[in-house]
Amino acid sequence: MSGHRRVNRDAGPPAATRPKPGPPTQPLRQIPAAEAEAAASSSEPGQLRAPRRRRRRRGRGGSRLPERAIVFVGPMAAGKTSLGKRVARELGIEFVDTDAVFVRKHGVIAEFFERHGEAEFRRLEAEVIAEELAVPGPRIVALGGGAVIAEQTRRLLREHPVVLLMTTQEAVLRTANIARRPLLRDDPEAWGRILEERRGFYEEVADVTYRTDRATKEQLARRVAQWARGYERQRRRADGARRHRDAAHEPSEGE
Ligand SMILES: Nc1ncnc2c1ncn2[C@@H]1O[C@H](COP(=O)(O)OP(=O)(O)OP(=O)(O)O)[C@@H](O)[C@H]1O
Ligand SMILES: O=C(O)C1=C[C@@H](O)[C@@H](O)[C@H](O)C1
Ligand SMILES: [Mg+2]
Repeated sequence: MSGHRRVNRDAGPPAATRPKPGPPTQPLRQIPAAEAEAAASSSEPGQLRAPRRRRRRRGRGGSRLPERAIVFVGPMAAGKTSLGKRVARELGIEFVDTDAVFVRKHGVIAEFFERHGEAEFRRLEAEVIAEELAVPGPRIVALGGGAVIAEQTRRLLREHPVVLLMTTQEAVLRTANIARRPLLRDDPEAWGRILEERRGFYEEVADVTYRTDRATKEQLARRVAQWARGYERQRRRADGARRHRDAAHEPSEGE
């Protein structure tokens, strides 16, 4: 939901209006350094008051989670599933992987590709995603790497906070299980080409981008969880500012 494109954590959560406008206005930036992490979790005796103050602010609803899915998108093997699970655990909410839902409903993806082809896979994948995004309440939903190809899915994502995970081909070839990924099995180097074909779609739907090759899963999980906690507050602020701007520009009587 929101009218923001890719945003860096350091810059704070994005402004929010809907629908999300076209291309991104900010370059992909690196996730912030680990020191902030350490500072945020510091629990030295003299600092006991700060967490208490923070809890009270949360109690007033300052960090309510969105009442809809927070969606992870990104290229193959960027870490959507593994990081999505961790963030869900961190936030104490449900995690759903639409690839896994697809497998439960239609069988193993690699075999499905061979038997029915990619077009049929995309059709059913979009169907599975639409069903999952329609479920209300805060959840983390990780999509398959190519899900953003479907226009229907991109349209639905306008109504959701969307986290884009990015990485490099080198990192993927080092860490990912290529055999499980039909589009990479015979040609692992295809990763970069496929990313370039889809880059515009990822950027169109994303509210924030994290690099998964530059930080540990633990650091990233905390960062993304923190972003998710602040999302609603930022969105309300951005909406308020937009309404204020719009009112200021309304012609007064007689104009
Ligand atoms: N910082 C990191 N964050 C997330 N995953 C990482 C990180 N570093 C390495 N990995 C590894 O990257 C691999 C790919 O992760 P995962 O399967 O979650 O990707 P995916 O984006 O869900 O892929 P797909 O598009 O195929 O569903 C895993 O082996 C994971 O452990
Ligand atoms: O990037 C892709 O096109 C894919 C990624 C995986 O998550 C699966 O959805 C499937 O292997 C296709
Ligand atoms: Mg996955």
